[in-house]
Amino acid sequence: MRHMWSSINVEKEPVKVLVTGAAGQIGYALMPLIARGVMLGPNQPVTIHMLDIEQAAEALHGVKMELIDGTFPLLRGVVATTDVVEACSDVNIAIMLAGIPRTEGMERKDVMSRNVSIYKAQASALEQHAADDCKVLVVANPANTNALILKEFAPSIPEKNITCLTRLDHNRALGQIAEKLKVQVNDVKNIIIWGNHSSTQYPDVNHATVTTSSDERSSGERSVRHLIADDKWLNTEFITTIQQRGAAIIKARKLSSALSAASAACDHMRDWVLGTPEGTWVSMGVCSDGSYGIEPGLIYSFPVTCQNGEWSIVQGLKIDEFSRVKMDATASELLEEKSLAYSCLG
Ligand SMILES: NC(=O)C1=CN([C@@H]2O[C@H](COP(=O)(O)OP(=O)(O)OC[C@H]3O[C@@H](n4cnc5c(N)ncnc54)[C@H](O)[C@@H]3O)[C@@H](O)[C@H]2O)C=CC1
Ligand SMILES: O=C([O-])CC(=O)C(=O)O
Repeated sequence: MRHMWSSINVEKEPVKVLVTGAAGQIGYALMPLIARGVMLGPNQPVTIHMLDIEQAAEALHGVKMELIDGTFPLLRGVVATTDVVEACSDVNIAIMLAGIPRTEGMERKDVMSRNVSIYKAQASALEQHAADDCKVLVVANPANTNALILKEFAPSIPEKNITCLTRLDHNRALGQIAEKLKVQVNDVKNIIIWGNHSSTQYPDVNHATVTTSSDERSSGERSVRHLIADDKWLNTEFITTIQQRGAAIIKARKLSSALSAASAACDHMRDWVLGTPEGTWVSMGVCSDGSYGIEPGLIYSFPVTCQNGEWSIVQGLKIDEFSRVKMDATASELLEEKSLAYSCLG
């Protein structure tokens, strides 16, 4: 199998991108971003494979018509199908949105029984029909556990190629810090989301910095905790705001977040494929190798850097007692979700 990422042709071969659940609301926000090169870069042609279920086939066809009408120069083809084999064939990237979203008053794991079986079924289709180096991003909730099930039922897909989305939580945390400090969001970096994409996740600012404008005496990066100078806010309200942001959006919109989720999915894939900027890390749900004492094999959100199409967990960060307790609590929830998932699968 050819390796798409090392291509140096001026006219690159199109990358095949699968989007499952493509007729849904995240799909509708995501597709134009992919077609415009926001996900894979402004010089990378793409072919989009859209998968949905029979009941959504007509809506899916409507999205295909809109993509054609969008006259996107990088878009070299659109497949709209309800056939999982056709959808998965030779894809280099798989963005998994398929599933039902939660509604007001539910936790994300409450959609487990409906969604986890999709990930078991689609694991084998991906394993058998996707390109060998296919990179998979699971977005549908419960995202970490769906990714875990996909990994366990597709044992020939390398573990390092299966990830889940916690970049939305990461971006939310950057946004809250930027608002609090009244700085550009671009100037804030190295926040960490540890653990589950759920209300037990731990948004950690202990290593986060803000790039301050230089003056005669100071320039460079300053600690977020130091600049905010309000540990009480950082250790309580900030954390719960990020943990509950998805629920707050459902309450306000009566629908779960879509434009920010689509944007975060692009950020996740772009950084994975094209690399993270020097000195910057991002949060990704990846298979634990035991780093920071997290049970190996769990899909857990860690700080990562990416280079040459591979992510690596940032090592050696100092973890204080407050963080340790929160990191372990979200790991425990993931272990519970894993056994719940297996009981749902029978
Ligand atoms: N990880 C994250 O940060 C976020 C995750 N989500 C989750 O993403 C998922 C998608 O959200 P929305 O687009 O708002 O939902 P939606 O309901 O608008 O779209 C989901 C689509 O999946 C399709 N679908 C269902 N079963 C399928 C199957 N077996 N094969 C193919 N397609 C199938 C449905 O027909 C529908 O078109 C939800 O589970 C939601 O909770 C949402 C926001 C953020
Ligand atoms: O909260 C939800 O159910 C949707 C989601 O995952 C998010 O917005 O983070």
